[in-house]
Amino acid sequence: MSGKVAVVTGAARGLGRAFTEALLKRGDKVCFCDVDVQQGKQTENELKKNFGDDNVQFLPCDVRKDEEFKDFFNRVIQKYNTVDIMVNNAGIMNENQWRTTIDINLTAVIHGSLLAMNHMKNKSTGGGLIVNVSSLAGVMPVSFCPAYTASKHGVIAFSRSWALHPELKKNRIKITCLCPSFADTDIIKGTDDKVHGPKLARMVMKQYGLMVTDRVTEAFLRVLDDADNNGKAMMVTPKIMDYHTFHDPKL
Ligand SMILES: NC(=O)C1=CN([C@@H]2O[C@H](COP(=O)(O)OP(=O)(O)OC[C@H]3O[C@@H](n4cnc5c(N)ncnc54)[C@H](O)[C@@H]3O)[C@@H](O)[C@H]2O)C=CC1
Ligand SMILES: CCCCCC(=O)CC\C=C/C=C/C=C/[C@@H](O)[C@@H](O)CCCC(=O)O
Repeated sequence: MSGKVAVVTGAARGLGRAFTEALLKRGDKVCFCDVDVQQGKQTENELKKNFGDDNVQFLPCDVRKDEEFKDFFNRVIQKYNTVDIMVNNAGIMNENQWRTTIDINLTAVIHGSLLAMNHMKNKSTGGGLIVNVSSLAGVMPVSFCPAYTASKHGVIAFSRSWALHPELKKNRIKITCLCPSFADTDIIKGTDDKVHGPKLARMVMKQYGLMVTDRVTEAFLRVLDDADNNGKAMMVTPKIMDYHTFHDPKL
C-alpha cells in the first residue's frame, strides 16, 4: 500500500481517469479536477463506490484559470493535508485553437508544477513527484498538429530544466514526463476538423496503432516506481516502453 496523496488534472475521463484508478488501486488518495463537471461527478461517484468515499474527491477546475487552479490545489491540501504526487494531465488537441492548446497543454502544466513545487518544498515531510503528461509528439515533429507538438515539446523542456535545479534536489522533489503515442481516448476522436491534414493524421494513427489505456497506465506506474525518473521522458507506444535518450550538446 502506497498511502500517498495525489492530484490529477483533467481526470474526468481518458488517461487521467485511468491514472487516478491506478493510484487508488495502489492505496493512494486522489483528488482530481476537470472542466467537465458532469463527467467529473459521474466518475467521482463510480470511483467512490469502488475505492471508498474518503479516498477520492472530484473538484471542478479549469486549469487555464490561475485563481481556480490555485484554489483547487489549496482545497486538496485542506482536505488531505499534503500533496505527494502531482499529475499534470489535462490536455487538448485543436490546431484551430492553438492559443488555447498552448494555455492548457503548456502554461497550465507550468502553473501546476509550480504550485506543486512550492507546496512540496515547504511541507514538513519534504519531497514529492511531479508527472507531466507530454506525448510522443514531445520528442518528435508531427506535421499535422504543430501547435500541439510545440506544447508537448515545451512540457519536456520545462520539466527537464527544473529537474536539474539544485533547489529541487535539495528538497527531494522530482519531475518527470510521460510520452504516449496514440491511445484510445476522446482526444483522438473527431480530429478531422482540428488538424492540418486529416488524411495524413489518420494514416499516421493507423501506422502507429492505438494503445489501450491500460498500456499507458503500465508505463505511468513504471515511472512512479522508478527512483531514477528525475528529468526523464518515458515513451510508451504499442512496441516501446522506455526512456527517451536526449542528445544534449556537450559544450
Ligand atoms: N490519447 C492519446 O492518444 C494521447 C494523449 N496524450 C495526452 O494525455 C493527456 C490526457 O488526454 P486523453 O485522456 O487522451 O484525452 P481526453 O480528451 O479523453 O481527456 C482530457 C481531459 O482533460 C480535460 N480538460 C480539458 N481541458 C481542461 C481544462 N482547461 N481544465 C481542466 N480539465 C480539462 C477534459 O475535460 C478531459 O476530461 C493530454 O495531455 C493529452 O495530450 C498524450 C499522448 C497521446
Ligand atoms: C491527433 C493527435 C492527438 C494527440 C495524440 C498524441 O499526442 C499522440 C502523438 C503521437 C505520435 C505521433 C507521431 C507522428 C509521427 C509522424 O510525424 C511521422 O511518422 C512522420 C509522418 C510523415 C509526416 O508527418 O509528414
